[in-house]
Amino acid sequence: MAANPQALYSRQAETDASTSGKLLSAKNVTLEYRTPERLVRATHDVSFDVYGADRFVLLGPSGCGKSTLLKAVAGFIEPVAGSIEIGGERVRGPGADRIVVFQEFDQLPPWKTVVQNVIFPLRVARKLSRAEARERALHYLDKVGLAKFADAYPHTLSGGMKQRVAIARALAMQPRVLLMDEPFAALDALTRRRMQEELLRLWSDERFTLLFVTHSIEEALIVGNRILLLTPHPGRVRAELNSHQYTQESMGRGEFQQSVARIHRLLFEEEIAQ
Ligand SMILES: Nc1ncnc2c1ncn2[C@@H]1O[C@H](COP(=O)(O)OP(=O)(O)OP(=O)(O)O)[C@@H](O)[C@H]1O
Repeated sequence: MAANPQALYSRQAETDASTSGKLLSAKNVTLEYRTPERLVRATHDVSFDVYGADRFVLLGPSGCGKSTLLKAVAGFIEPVAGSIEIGGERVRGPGADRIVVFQEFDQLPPWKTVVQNVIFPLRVARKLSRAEARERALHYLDKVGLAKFADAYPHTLSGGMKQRVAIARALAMQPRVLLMDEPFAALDALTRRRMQEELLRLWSDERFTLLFVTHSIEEALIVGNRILLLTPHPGRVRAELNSHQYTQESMGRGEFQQSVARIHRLLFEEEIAQ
């Protein structure tokens, strides 16, 4: 049975001055894949609410359906039961109001320069004129520290730099929700930490709403202000908790380590004991 979130931490997010009204709502969402051989249930009866400017993390072991949930929010997969709503409107397919940053470094077309990569979706969405799109692209490239690399091609960039371009490209679209699927998982440990810091700095500047998938407990505690814990396959809600109090500096501290241990127990040990 899912632990009572209230019992873990007070539900600070609703009263946190940095968050606003409910933006995204998943209601009793069940997601399945139908392959020629079998039916795979990825998540079962999952519900959660994301508020404006939340950094909401989906955390759970490999195969618990985190990426599938993110894909459903992005509109690539339709729930077999339940519904997902953005601003009270049911999600019925992909839209420019939800942009995904993936883990893979090859998400940037290699034949376009960095700035062209950021401009391209803005032009496709017919959001801005050519000049406005360029101006906005350069603004967000500056935000991620890549202004000097605007005319470089992706193959000349490091993995971390490519992820920064992907983040700039997503933010330039000014989506209602930024979706990130293990965006730093393929980076080395030091770069990963730096990227987590940079993401939090960007969030302080821009206050976007983030839905972030990870299977790293530490990353969830640092990046998120709220965390939804999912059980192993198929993913059900195990607990929901607040983590707004943690930053990179918290990592070595006792309270942080206790939270890591508690989440680990919730994810694995208590599940086995049932
Ligand atoms: N295209 C697919 N066809 C069939 N089954 C799939 C497909 N994609 C995912 N699955 C299955 O759905 C379940 C959930 O997968 P999903 O990738 O969402 O998990 P996850 O929690 O994101 O895992 P990871 O952290 O390893 O990426 C798994 O059992 C997986 O094997």
